[in-house]
Amino acid sequence: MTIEAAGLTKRFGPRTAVRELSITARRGDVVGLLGPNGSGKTTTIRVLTTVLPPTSGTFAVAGIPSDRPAEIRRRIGVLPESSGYPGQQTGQEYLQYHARLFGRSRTDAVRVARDLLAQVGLAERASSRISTYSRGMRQRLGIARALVNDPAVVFLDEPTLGLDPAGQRQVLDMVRDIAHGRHITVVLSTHMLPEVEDVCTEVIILNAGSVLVAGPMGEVMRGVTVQHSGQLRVPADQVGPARRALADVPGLTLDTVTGRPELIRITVDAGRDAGLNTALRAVLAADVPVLGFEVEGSRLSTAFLTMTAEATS
Ligand SMILES: Nc1ncnc2c1ncn2[C@@H]1O[C@H](COP(=O)(O)OP(=O)(O)OP(=O)(O)O)[C@@H](O)[C@H]1O
Repeated sequence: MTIEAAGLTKRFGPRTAVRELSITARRGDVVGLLGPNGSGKTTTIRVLTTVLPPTSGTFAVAGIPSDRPAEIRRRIGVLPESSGYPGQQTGQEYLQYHARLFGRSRTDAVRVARDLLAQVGLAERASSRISTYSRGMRQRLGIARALVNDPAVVFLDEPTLGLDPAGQRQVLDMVRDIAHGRHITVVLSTHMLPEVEDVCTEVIILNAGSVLVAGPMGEVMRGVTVQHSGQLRVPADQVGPARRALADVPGLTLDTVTGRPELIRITVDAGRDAGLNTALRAVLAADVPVLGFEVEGSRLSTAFLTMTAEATS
């Protein structure tokens, strides 16, 4: 076990930011800490990285109990939510400096910095000033910095925030490589769900400080009622026939999309076996030409929205 936490609670005065959180993780796991703004993700990371003491509960990271925080810090890497970078330094200098802070020799620090820059895809920009790096490159540099001490557990607070889709993909692919290649645990917080669905092996969904659901990604997905929806585009004069065909399929709810008369929004009612494929087949069987069909959201984001909405209603 690289993380073991039981009943972690953190209060700020009258406000409970995290309530009775329990986590276990092993090497190679990518733990997704998911939740909307203010749900307690950053607070959880701050507690587990020994920056904030918990109000109650116990935890151990890298096998070290929480009453030895200095030792825990030596065995973890952290990418904080918003970290600043010295723009005038190069990527190589920056990582060398941090490797030296962790006690590496000068030669060792040069090698570690060079290897890490290659791992995060920045080898070609090693000698460029950080001020010339894009946001995505800075995030990757920050992840490299979190690895300089060869940690057992890495905590990444919102690593994909503010990145374009390509940048998000690069960071998430890297996260997977790091967890598997280095055989370490990665804890990743985010409120942007679809892209972590295939990266995380474990998931903890937080809402207003409480754990809504936690466990292996597959189990969490199986345990939630998933509602599918999609948008069908047909020629404007075929909307009527398409709707009539869909009306014959049980368990579907049909809606219009404001300002787009050629679109039909189809929602498969929760708990129904008939999926969007059945809906699409019914339209095709009625000889209605399908110009487009877009599935909305991902399974996890739909499940997440359903659960957080239920919890707050
Ligand atoms: N130092 C603090 N003092 C008082 N309240 C705090 C403090 N830090 C966090 N909180 C409160 O605790 C709750 C959880 O905050 P936290 O930053 O952990 O959420 P989050 O899920 O990381 O949100 P975001 O996605 O916006 O970063 C919020 O209500 C926040 O206002």
